[in-house]
Amino acid sequence: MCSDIAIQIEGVTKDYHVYNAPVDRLKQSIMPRLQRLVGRPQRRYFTEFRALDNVSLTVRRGQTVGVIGRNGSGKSTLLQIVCGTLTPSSGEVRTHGRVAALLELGSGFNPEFSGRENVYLYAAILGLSQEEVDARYADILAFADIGDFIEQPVKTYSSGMMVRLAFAVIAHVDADILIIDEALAVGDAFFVQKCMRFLRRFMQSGTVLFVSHDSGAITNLCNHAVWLEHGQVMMEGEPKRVTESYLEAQYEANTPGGEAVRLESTEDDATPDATSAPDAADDPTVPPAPGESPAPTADDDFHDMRRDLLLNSAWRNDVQIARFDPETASFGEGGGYIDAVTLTDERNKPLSWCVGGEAVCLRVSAQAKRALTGPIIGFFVKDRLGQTLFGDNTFLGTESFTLAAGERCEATFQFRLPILPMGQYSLCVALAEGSQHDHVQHHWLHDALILTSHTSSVATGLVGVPMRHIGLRPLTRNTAT
Ligand SMILES: Nc1ncnc2c1ncn2[C@@H]1O[C@H](COP(=O)(O)OP(=O)(O)OP(=O)(O)O)[C@@H](O)[C@H]1O
Repeated sequence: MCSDIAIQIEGVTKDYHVYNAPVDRLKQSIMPRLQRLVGRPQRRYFTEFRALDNVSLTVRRGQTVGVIGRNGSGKSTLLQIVCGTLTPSSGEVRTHGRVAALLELGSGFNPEFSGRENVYLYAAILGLSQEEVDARYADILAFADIGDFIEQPVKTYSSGMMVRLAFAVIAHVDADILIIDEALAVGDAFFVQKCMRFLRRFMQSGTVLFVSHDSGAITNLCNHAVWLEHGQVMMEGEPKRVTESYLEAQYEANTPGGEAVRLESTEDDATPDATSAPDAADDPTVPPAPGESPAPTADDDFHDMRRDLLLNSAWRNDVQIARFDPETASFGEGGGYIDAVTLTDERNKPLSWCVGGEAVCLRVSAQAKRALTGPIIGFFVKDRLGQTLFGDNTFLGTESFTLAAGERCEATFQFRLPILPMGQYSLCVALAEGSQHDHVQHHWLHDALILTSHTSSVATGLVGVPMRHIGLRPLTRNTAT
């Protein structure tokens, strides 16, 4: 095989045997042999279902290939065949390099063994020696972060723990090829962000075969995409083109007779039950009641023309803000450190909930451990795939600012929060010294705040922006009646 190729799939077909009743499976294992013995024609007690039909695909080294397709289109079957956990009915798969897989939850683990035993077992199967695993065991444990459960049998794990351990292992076995089946969707926001950081680093040199229903993930992460439909490759190529064609086909399939999509609000949508959130102001798990809009601010003439409608509807972009955890993953030279991060309203009241499209203020305070010349404080907001959506820093306009050892400072960023599609977001903050392009990172906090968008009027795009005005007017009128 050409050394440029990591995975070569040639004419792979997979037929599953489908039995109408469990007893047919038993009959199939006994009867044909008996029939052969007595010289009768052999009967089949199953029907065949073709899950993959002559699939060929070449994955080059260093590529991240995303496989997209509807439920049942054959994606998992294809991945399992590439990993060798399923054999194809015909065709061939060749891989070049060490393959680590994150497929179905718990696959690859022995449920009776402890987490520790499974780590050693899995790594041994991939060819790592006991000494190699010993050397990286502490890192695996830290990555999985499941505490004492590591000594418990894996069958007692929650699905989240299982993914944590599985991901921790594949992240530390020096794999050349990673095969991942949407498992990233499981786990809390901190863990997902940790996985995304690892994946993005791995993708710089490694090969990834990745299955997802999420066209955003495919477009964002992959440099090649494959669309499977009824076990066949419908299209492959540039991710944007492939996912657009896939989505177009989905829309067409889901719009019977080209019926228009309903856009107008129903009465139920527009008046959610306000009584369900009695103590919203104090309860961090309950968003503010509808109509309890953020305090008006000086620039409130610039707001979305649909503001009142949105604020009083189920489309209001309710965003929950997790409290700052100073222990969150971080790195830096340590010349200073960030000790508080809060999102407040413009009257400096810390927010545990806010509304996308409204004015907020991010406050980041830091302390210098040594004299800092030109300290810069910055932030950015990432989506669940680790993609940066927006951010800013204090560099421009504060170049002459200095801090003596022991002094504290606070950076404030007043802005209108974009409207966030539903999902989780991570806000990173950093304290650096130097210029925007040439600086030392003193303290970088990966997930200083986690924002969870529970409801949103925006479903497409990375973020929505408040629309000051949206108009629709006739340019011509047909006067003939
Ligand atoms: N063990 C099996 N026996 C019979 N049919 C199977 C078996 N495993 C999968 N199939 C069928 O093969 C087809 C492809 O399944 P597969 O799990 O590969 O699809 P998929 O694209 O990964 O779906 P999803 O997105 O829902 O995970 C489906 O119709 C499924 O019902």
